[in-house]
Amino acid sequence: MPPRSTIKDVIITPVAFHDMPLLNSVGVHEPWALRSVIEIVTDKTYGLGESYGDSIHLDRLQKVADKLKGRSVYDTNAVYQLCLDSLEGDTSTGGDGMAGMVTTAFVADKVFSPFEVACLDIQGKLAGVPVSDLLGGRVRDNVQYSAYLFYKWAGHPGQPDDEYGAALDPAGLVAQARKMIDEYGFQAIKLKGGVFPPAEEVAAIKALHTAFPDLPLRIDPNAAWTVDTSIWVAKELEGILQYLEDPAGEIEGMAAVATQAPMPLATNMAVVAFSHLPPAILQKAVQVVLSDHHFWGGLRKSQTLAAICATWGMRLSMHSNSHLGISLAAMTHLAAATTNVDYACDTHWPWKQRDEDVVVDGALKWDKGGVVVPTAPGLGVELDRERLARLHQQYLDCGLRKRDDTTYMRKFQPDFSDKIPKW
Ligand SMILES: O=C([O-])[C@@H](O)[C@@H](O)[C@H](O)[C@@H](O)C(=O)[O-]
Ligand SMILES: [Mg+2]
Repeated sequence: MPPRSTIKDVIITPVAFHDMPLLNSVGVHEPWALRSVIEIVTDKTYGLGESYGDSIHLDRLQKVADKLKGRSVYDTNAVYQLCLDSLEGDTSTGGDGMAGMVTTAFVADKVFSPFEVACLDIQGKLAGVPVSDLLGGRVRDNVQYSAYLFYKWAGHPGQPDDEYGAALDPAGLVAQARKMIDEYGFQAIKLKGGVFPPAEEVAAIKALHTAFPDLPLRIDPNAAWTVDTSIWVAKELEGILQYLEDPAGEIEGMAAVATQAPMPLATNMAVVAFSHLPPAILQKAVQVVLSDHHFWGGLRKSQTLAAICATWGMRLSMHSNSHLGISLAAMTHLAAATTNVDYACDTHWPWKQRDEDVVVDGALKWDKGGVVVPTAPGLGVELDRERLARLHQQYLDCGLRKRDDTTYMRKFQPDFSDKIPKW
């Protein structure tokens, strides 16, 4: 094994960055979002990965990191096996930074993902090629993302209004969309729903359709609706929605909605691991899988997912929750090298402050609603160590150790229920 590809060290740094009070079916985002930055170090260079920052997940990452020294960055199969062995019997739930909305993804896949991304970053650097080349070569130069709208408060209670202000009705959401589209040029719109009664959210989508008649629209209530409500919404929004995301819960709920919905159903909740694919396919439950390399086991396994989707006539889009630039780079390389990414991918990117990233500015360029695929070796992003130190200090100071939208919401609305379905 060439020594330059041997792992000498693995550094996991938890970070916190400011987040806005974004509403969803289980509560509201806290003032801080947590992530972890994973650095794999070899003699010659280093590689980056990014993942969730909840303490359960950090412990799992560390467990594997301790055993990675001496392995080759080319032997990601061995790294995966290490994840399986180290986490055998780990049945604890959570740690995915998704406020309990995705609990059934496979633990080893979530832990392996940032290590695989960091290994690919190094492989690309050593070979002098971008990660998209390692994944088969880019089939597009610009990866499109959607404007990801949220109902939100004007600011966190007790703090000044943030740059986006309030969005609690159709007019507020149209203004939010306009601001985001003006800034990034997005050519598709997604609304996080499950916050207000369905008729209000239907009215919001119709208002967005009137304001942006040429842009494809989606709504995602994170399974806050019953099957009957989902079917009612689907019929109300016929001809308007590009796809309807996770209206009802579980494969069975989605399958029941799919029999009557006039548009494709998409999911990042009912199908979040390979074992969910056979029953979902058998029941014709979903037509679009929202892949996410953070819980589908990295970039290569996400491409396997893409191949399965293509085989079984399902389409592919991409899920996101709060993230930084390392993840945006990884998502962009993956989507660039995956032929059947059929829709603009999701990203939470606009919801973070511009000066709060751990990567050096300038490597990721937004253009016409997409990110220009980096062509520098590896992921094409470098660590900004001063910012990494600042965001780590924020992690130490903020006191949060897991994402908990519901408990934060109950500080302001003590009777808030996170029970789904709600309507
Ligand atoms: O950040 C949020 O509130 C989202 O609801 C996120 O947690 C979801 O994972 C995600 O965006 C989704 O599409 O379900
Ligand atoms: Mg979703």
